[in-house]
Amino acid sequence: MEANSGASDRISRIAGHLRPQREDDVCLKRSDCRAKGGVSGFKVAILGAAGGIGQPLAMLMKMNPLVSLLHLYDVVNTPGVTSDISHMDTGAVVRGFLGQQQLEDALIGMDLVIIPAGVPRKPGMTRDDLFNINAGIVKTLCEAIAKCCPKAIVNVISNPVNSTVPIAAEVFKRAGTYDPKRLLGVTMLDVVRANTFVAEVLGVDPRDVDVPVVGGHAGITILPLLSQIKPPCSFTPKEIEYLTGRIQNGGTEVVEAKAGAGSATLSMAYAAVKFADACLHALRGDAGIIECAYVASQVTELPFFASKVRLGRVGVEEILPLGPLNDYERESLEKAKKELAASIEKGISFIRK
Ligand SMILES: NC(=O)C1=CN([C@@H]2O[C@H](COP(=O)(O)OP(=O)(O)OC[C@H]3O[C@@H](n4cnc5c(N)ncnc54)[C@H](O)[C@@H]3O)[C@@H](O)[C@H]2O)C=CC1
Ligand SMILES: O=C([O-])CC(=O)C(=O)O
Repeated sequence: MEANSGASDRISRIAGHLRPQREDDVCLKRSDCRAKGGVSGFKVAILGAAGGIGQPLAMLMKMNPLVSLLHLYDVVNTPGVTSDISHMDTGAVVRGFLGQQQLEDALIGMDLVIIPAGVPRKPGMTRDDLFNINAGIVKTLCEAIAKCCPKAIVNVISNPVNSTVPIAAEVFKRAGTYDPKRLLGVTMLDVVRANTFVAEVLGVDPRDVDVPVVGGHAGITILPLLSQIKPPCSFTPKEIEYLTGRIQNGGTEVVEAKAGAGSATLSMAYAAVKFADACLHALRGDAGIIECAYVASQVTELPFFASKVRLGRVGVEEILPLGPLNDYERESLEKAKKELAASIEKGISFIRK
């Protein structure tokens, strides 16, 4: 009898916590709930979690055994996404945060912050056409990161990545919290596409292919180093032209196929999780984790550049040299650097103006 009334008390207490008083109360009430989950691990926030990338990214991060607490932040729809994802019987506890007034709560204590917030392209647009809207969004989010979790690793997905990463760096510099090791632009989708398209041409499993992609994340700044592919293999000039073009235009291929309904979301969520998982394994202390990312760099004369980096407990531990390039790659690199320099400058002057 006593045991039964105890059980019914517990149930009514949990039901009370879960029942929203008002629509925007749901997330805060849940944080008071007695059940915290039993898994130790990393605390991860996704900013822009209700979007096309954010939702599948949130689902995949909820499945990641290294994550103990998953914070989902957006300016719309987080209660629904949070409720839905929180029913998955995986270890991570999920909490939702809605609107600017809950941004700081979403960020306090986070180890890793992933940013897919912002508008996507429509056919006919370049990534740079997103600058006017997304620059301000990334600025606001990074100001809150500097205040609430200055030691977090930050993965920037919002486009144009070539400019949004320099924007984030400038915001952190202003706040006095900048650590270049902890700020990484996500270019993993370029690597994922390169592996897939190369594997198609070679007739092999894409999981057995590793193509380094360097430079940046827009058009000709995306530079696949096909001469350094693993396992080593050579291509005809025609194959190189086809593969380079397809990798550089992979994003546009999806934008056009979606015909106004946005850009890559599912493959991007996959790529973002692959990259975030590498960051978490490195944070845990696993050795030998090397991925391509767009970071503060001295590999070229540009202040930011994507190349292979070794990840560790503090983020980027080493930036690997570009390695030997062939004539075609050297020429492409010079063209990429010109465009990249302008995009970096545009990001920096957005904050310094
Ligand atoms: N780095 C990469 O390889 C890739 C980057 N992207 C970029 O990712 C971004 C997001 O793309 P999608 O998810 O498809 O767009 P989406 O429009 O479906 O989702 C964006 C989400 O951001 C939210 N948002 C807007 N302002 C916000 C703010 N101030 N704070 C928090 N959240 C905010 C929106 O409410 C929305 O839920 C775009 O800029 C896109 O170009 C997309 C694919 C690949
Ligand atoms: O193309 C876009 O606008 C989205 C993106 O960055 C990609 O798919 O690589």
